[in-house]
Amino acid sequence: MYGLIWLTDLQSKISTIDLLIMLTSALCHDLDHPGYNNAYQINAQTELALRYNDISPLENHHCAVAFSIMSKPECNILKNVTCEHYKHIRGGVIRCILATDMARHNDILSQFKSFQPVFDFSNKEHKEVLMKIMVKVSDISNEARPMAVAEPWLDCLLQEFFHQSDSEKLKGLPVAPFMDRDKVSKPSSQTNFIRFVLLPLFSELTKLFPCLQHIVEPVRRALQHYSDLESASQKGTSSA
Ligand SMILES: Nc1nc2c(ncn2[C@@H]2O[C@H](COP(=O)(O)O)[C@@H](O)[C@H]2O)c(=O)[nH]1
Ligand SMILES: [Zn+2]
Repeated sequence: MYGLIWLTDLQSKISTIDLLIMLTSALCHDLDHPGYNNAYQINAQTELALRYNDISPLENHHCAVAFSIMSKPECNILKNVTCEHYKHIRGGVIRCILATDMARHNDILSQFKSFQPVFDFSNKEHKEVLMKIMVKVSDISNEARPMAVAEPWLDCLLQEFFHQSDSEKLKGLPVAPFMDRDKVSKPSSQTNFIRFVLLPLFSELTKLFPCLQHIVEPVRRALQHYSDLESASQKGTSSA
């Protein structure tokens, strides 16, 4: 997020307090993540799903944990702000963290798209959606990093997916195909994610900020790399 703010020169376009909201949201957006997604929380009727009535249980939890940490005197980075600013920051952080629920991805991206090509930084609605988009980009752009940095994190993510789906199978809960070790591989997972989620998101963001084009390059290279691996494994299977 810090890098995105500098690359896009956002500090000249939106207020310092909105930058604080975005940085705090990016930092706190996955606090105390249990490693099982919202579908699992809801299907397994976990304590979090019960507490948040099945509405983005994880993101509500991450946000509640963030404000609970900030309520401790030794962690309260907001202790010197006015009541009015506190309300603004709290509202913004809640909006940005709740926006990281991937179930809302298409809605948020469509809203952002609808503001182009006349995006207006002084329009509150436009600015708030951009802030959500920036936090979302920070959340899911592991593949924008060099392969040597991105791949170990991807391995952790797949481990998390498979751990969840194994546990769902044991408990007789619904299993999402994209998490099922019998249905996905690392290359297929990444080609789908990059093609259908990451590139469409970057494509909209770079319309507003053409200066970000270069950070899409590693994403395209990763897509090529995983597509090649996927084709090679398909050829291997068909010739066997
Ligand atoms: N297959 C991939 N899925 C990814 C990748 N990066 C992110 N994601 C998906 O997004 C969510 C983000 O939510 P979070 O609460 O876990 O941060 C994550 O769970 C994945 O479903 C990726 O590189 N490949
Ligand atoms: Zn999350």
